[in-house]
Amino acid sequence: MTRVLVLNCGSSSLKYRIFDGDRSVDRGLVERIGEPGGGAPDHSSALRDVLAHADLESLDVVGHRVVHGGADFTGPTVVDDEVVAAIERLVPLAPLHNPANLTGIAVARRLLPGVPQVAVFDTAFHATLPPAAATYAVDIDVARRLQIRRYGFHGTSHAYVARHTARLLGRPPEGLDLITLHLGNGASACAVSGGRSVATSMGLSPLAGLVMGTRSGDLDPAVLFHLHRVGGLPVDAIDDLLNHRSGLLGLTGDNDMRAVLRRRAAGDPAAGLAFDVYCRRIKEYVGAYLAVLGRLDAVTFTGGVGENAAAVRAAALAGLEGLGIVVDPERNERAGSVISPPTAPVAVCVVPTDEEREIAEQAQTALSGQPNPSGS
Ligand SMILES: Nc1ncnc2c1ncn2[C@@H]1O[C@H](COP(=O)(O)OP(=O)(O)O)[C@@H](O)[C@H]1O
Ligand SMILES: CC(=O)OP(=O)(O)O
Ligand SMILES: [Mg+2]
Repeated sequence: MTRVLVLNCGSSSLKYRIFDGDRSVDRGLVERIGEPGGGAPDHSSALRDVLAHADLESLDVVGHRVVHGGADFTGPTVVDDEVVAAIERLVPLAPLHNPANLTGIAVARRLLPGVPQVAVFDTAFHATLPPAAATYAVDIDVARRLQIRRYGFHGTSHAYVARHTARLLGRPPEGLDLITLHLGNGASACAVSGGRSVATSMGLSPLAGLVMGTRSGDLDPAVLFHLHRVGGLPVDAIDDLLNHRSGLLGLTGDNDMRAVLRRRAAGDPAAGLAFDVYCRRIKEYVGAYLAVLGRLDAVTFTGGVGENAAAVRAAALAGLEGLGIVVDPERNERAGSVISPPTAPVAVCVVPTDEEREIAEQAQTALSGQPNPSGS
């Protein structure tokens, strides 16, 4: 049986899981890394702490979530020095995420020298985006030189929930057109046709698209010039504002959807507006992706918000009955796996994501065919 350690080093958190075959046998989480009163001062020490408590005997492979794989990494990849160097070269494209992922790889390689390491990229699932979806309408030479294009993220999650939605519908993925909505701290939408990503809301970086916990999502790019020229903000301050102090946090002071929902229920106007902005953005993407797909079998919600916030699911899809998209209020509150009425043309689903399980599976896939140094 294969024993897999999965490390998901987020920008401010660290999650690990250990799988024995397809059984999840251990897990841990360190949150608010680097924040005052947080779980650890930095990713290295968080990782050393969790790994000191985990049972790391007889591991066959370590799977790492790597957020940005650029254009070159289109599938899970066994890590060697060259792969590490390539991930390092991609840091400018994902300054909040790739450095943490690299720390995870470096610490794991040091602590577990005999165990093969596999990088599983958030971007890989979106390698199938057609050029018309991946290309920004900017000077083509500048874009080529600076690798400016839409990459898309959360691919591991979109792939996982798309496959599980197909299972739920009892149909092969090949014939299905789906919209998957990953609503966590980061949030993104994806149009999946025949199991392949054909449109997604994040872009060059995980800042674009939906409203998130602390990220703005889509903006008129001229807002950045305005912040600089009129607001006097240097570029790093703008980066920090849009990535860390915008989204739900910027609109309400709370980045946690649970707090926003509580305050909205208590009549707080800022929370009410933030909720409306958040849900409307989702609806705009659902409409756009329905148009891109031309037909639709299911809309699937996942992530902490998507799996738990019935009010968000209801509001994001409200008024779309004419498009065949209906949320049954009772099923939505019960949060079963299908929350549309049985007769509705489009199934609306709730599928808990499991990025770590997907990473474990992909890490094993990448290893098969590779020499196995542990000999097991
Ligand atoms: N019961 C709930 N109701 C509404 N939102 C929730 C609930 N549980 C978690 N969330 C929200 O989910 C978000 C975190 O999502 P999650 O997928 O766990 O994050 P991450 O992207 O870090 O993996 C937070 O905004 C949190 O408020
Ligand atoms: C890519 C991304 O946004 O990841 P997360 O949601 O973990 O921040
Ligand atoms: Mg997430």
